[in-house]
Amino acid sequence: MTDANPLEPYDAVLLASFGGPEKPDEIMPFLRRVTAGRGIPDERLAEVAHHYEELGGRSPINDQNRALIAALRAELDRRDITTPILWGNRNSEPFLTDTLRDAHGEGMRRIVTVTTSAYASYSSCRQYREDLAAAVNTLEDEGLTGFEIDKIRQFATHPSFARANVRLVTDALREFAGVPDAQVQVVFVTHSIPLGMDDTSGPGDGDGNLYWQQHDELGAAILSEANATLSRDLEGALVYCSRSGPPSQPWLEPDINDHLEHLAERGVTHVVVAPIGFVSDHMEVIYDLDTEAAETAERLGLVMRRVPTVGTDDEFVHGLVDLVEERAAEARDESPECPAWPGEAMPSICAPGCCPNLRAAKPALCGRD
Ligand SMILES: CC1=C(CCC(=O)O)c2cc3nc(cc4[nH]c(cc5[nH]c(cc1n2)c(C)c5CCC(=O)O)c(CCC(=O)O)c4C)C(CCC(=O)O)=C3C
Ligand SMILES: [Fe+2]
Repeated sequence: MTDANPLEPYDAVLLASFGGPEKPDEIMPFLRRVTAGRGIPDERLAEVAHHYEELGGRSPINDQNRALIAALRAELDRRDITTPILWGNRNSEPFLTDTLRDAHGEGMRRIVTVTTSAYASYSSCRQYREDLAAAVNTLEDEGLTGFEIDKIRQFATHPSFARANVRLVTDALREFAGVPDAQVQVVFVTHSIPLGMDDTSGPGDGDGNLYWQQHDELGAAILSEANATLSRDLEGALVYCSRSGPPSQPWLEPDINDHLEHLAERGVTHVVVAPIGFVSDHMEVIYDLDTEAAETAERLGLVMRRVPTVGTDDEFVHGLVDLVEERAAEARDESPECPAWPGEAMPSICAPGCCPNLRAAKPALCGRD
């Protein structure tokens, strides 16, 4: 007899993502959903709406997720795994609730979730868990009960994500082979978050700042591997993009544009910008980096190369499927190896109070609270 379901006990894999508008008239409803109750000033909303308008009202993120699903499907097929892949977003169609309603109709109950978000923090982890809980609650109210939803561990410290980023950054640096070390800088970029959110990121019993720490460790690991491969002695720094929120609220700094100014003053002429905080070239990347930061670099006379995000890179996709298999083994009470580099493996079941919601306590799945 062949093993009918190597992902036992799961009936389906769910790709859960942020979502984005696909037409101009979806922009404002999307932005209102994202910022509901988050205290984002109207001027900032108008500005972000304008970024989407400039790019035709269509965010690339949904198409990127369609491509990721196709790549995950191909890798599952290669491993003779026939388990279906579902897709649901937090902030745009297809919404998580609708996807799970359909799944229930198909008889699916046990689901393993892959989010398109790698790191610890409320925005990148617990908020997904809360939205899954809200979807399941809505469906319970409709009489659709019996879901058991799990999630793979956050993959910022999974070797495949790290290795894929090492390779992409190393390849970009080859283009600056003839430029003296002191004139080249690697700029690792991620989404800024409020300092309070970073301070409380990670397991409740830890020191916090795990969002910052995971990025900092990955950037350092990438730099040392790239330097070793290329026999160079290049420097780099972790900086931020996409700051939002009221000016009175402190967020992680420096902003990439300020950092580029500082580098130009120091005599740097070539920068490699590596958006390690993101998994696809969505709006934060194509607007905040390829449009805004690229303009800043040009004004300063800096030559800038933007490194691709992992996207549908084979090594990254294989790693996600490894993580799904790892989670299934855990669910079967086996003790799979949980490889981690750099740093430690995150638990696939979050600790109570991990990456707390600082505004309101809400139910969240995939954790012990
Ligand atoms: C950590 C993090 C990630 C990475 C993890 C993950 O991927 O989840 C991320 C991803 C994304 N963020 C996105 C879009 C937006 N984020 C906003 C606002 C905010 N993001 C925050 C954090 C993060 N965001 C925070 C703390 C806020 C302030 C409001 C709040 O406290 O929640 C706003 C409101 C307007 C603004 O102020 O910018 C928009 C439109 C898109 C879609 C892009 C596309 O359409 O291609 C993606 C992938
Ligand atoms: Fe965001």
